[in-house]
Amino acid sequence: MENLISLVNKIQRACTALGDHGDTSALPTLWDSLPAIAVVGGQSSGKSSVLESVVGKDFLPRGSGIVTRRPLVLQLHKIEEGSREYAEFLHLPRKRFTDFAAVRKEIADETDRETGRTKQISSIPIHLSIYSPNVVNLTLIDLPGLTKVAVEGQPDSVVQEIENMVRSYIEKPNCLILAISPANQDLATSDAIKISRDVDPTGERTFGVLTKIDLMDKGTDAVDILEGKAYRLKFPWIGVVNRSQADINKNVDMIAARRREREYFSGTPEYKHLAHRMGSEHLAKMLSKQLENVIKAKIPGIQSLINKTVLELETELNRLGKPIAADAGGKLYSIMEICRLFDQIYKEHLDGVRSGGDKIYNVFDNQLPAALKRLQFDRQLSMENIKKLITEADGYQPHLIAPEQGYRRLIESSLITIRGPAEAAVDAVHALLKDLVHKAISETLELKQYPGLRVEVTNAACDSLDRMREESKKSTLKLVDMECSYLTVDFFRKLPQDVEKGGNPTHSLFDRYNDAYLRRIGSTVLSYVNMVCATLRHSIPKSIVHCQVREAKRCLLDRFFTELGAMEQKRLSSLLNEDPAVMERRSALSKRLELYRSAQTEIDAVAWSK
Ligand SMILES: Nc1nc2c(ncn2[C@@H]2O[C@H](COP(=O)(O)OP(=O)(O)OP(=O)(O)O)[C@@H](O)[C@H]2O)c(=O)[nH]1
Repeated sequence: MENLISLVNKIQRACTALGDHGDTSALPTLWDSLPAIAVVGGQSSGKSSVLESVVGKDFLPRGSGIVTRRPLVLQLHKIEEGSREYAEFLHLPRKRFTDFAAVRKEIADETDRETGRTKQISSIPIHLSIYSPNVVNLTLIDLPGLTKVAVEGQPDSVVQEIENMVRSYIEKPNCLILAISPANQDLATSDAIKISRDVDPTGERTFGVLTKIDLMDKGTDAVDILEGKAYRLKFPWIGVVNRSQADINKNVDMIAARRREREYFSGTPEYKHLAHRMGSEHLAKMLSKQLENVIKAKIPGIQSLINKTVLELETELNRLGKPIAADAGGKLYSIMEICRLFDQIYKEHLDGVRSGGDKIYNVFDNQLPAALKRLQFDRQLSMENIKKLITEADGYQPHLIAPEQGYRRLIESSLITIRGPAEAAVDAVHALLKDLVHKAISETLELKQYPGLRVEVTNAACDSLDRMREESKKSTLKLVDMECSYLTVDFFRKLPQDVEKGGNPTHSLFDRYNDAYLRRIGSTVLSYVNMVCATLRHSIPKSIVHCQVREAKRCLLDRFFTELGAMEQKRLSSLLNEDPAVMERRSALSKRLELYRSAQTEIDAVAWSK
């Protein structure tokens, strides 16, 4: 089970390396869910002394005022008896410290590096690992001492800032609280007990440590507290006797101090019966055991949190899209690939896989026939107009048998009006094709990532559609013009019979412009024009589909691809310019995902070997 603590240690180190120390970075945090032990207490309550006793080493900075200004995550690793003890900082990965005075100096220097020498505080932890045969596997977080007044050079707000920082650590349900109170002060005023009660009212995760028992006034003792008769906590209080200031000045070593502590409890009549559960060695063992228990209990929760977060991170990363290749070839490939995706979506709209293509059929089936119907041929073929056109066409020589030229003019002048609906159909389909471009652009998720490319692809597709519209207009109007150029002979060959039925074409010249004659001409022209309309109703859509819809499907971005091939690397890069915020978020998310994935593997391995 020892590997449980090292597992959490490992993940904690990875968290800090990747900037996850549970602050508000808008990214999911693993740090907060990892069980740890935080040391809290008022200034000079003996926190540093307790930590050093637990470690069995002298390594923490000393001085007046607020010495601990950044959290110190202290990971203790037990190594084989006889091995040389050493320390390592996470921020100095390849440096082994065997001189603990140098460790003390590095803690002070690293604190200053982050906070400046202004005595400010920072919540970014320093990670220190100590490898020693004299420790138990344990992770402790040393926090700045709670204080009531700021020292010189510090703003008054520092008092509150320290409290907030301490609180932010100990309020997490996975944090065990090591509450340090000096025995020579009234426990009712203990800062450690006060703040622990706030965040852990039932005392489920609070461990009370009583320091300075040796400094209590003569005639007083801490037996009631240590026996759990006064200030009772869920876990029994542990008394410790650390080195006094005089011991520190005399450089009394920690191992000797531990021995003296043992002797103190076993040799003092009041505490003799409690000696087996007093002292810093007992404290270290008890904490290690408690930490293991908590980790064991929390592992399933951590596992499910990790699995859930991995999924969330993956989803968001997918949404943000892939990062861009650095070289020109890679960039070109990425652009082509994105364009291909867009093109595919666009085709799906036209082919009915996605919605919108059906509106084109609506133009052919409803809009065009309705527009053709609305053409006012009867106005074109009013008696007056017929008479006028026929007379004009006859010129100085009135027609002898049938008004051939007159017919032609009447038919032409009617057919020419079909150009309007034909052109309108071309424009209507063009507008729909353009709408579908915008739709497909917004549905191509990959384009969201690159606003520059999005604009270029939209413009290129719309330019192509504009060109296709011009071609389509030419061809479609040509169809109408063709109908004007050559009239269907068969239709007119039938006419004499019709005429025979209705009257004699060899009217006297005098009768040629009478109403019945003109009406008959009008109705012949109308039925011819209607016949042509029916033909064009079918051929106009064919021309439009051929010139616009089919072409849009076939080569919407062809010209853009040719231009891409000739583009310089700089311009290609600018097309792939991403929103910097997106780039930053992607890189932060990938790092966090990496952390979660490795934590997932590590935890799974330990959980399986349980
Ligand atoms: N005699 C005796 N002195 C102690 C004991 N514990 C701490 N001291 C002394 O009390 C003083 C303060 O102890 P520290 O361990 O520095 O206390 P701290 O809470 O870390 O203080 P800050 O970091 O300044 O908040 C030092 O001079 C210690 O030698 C103890 O159990 N007995």
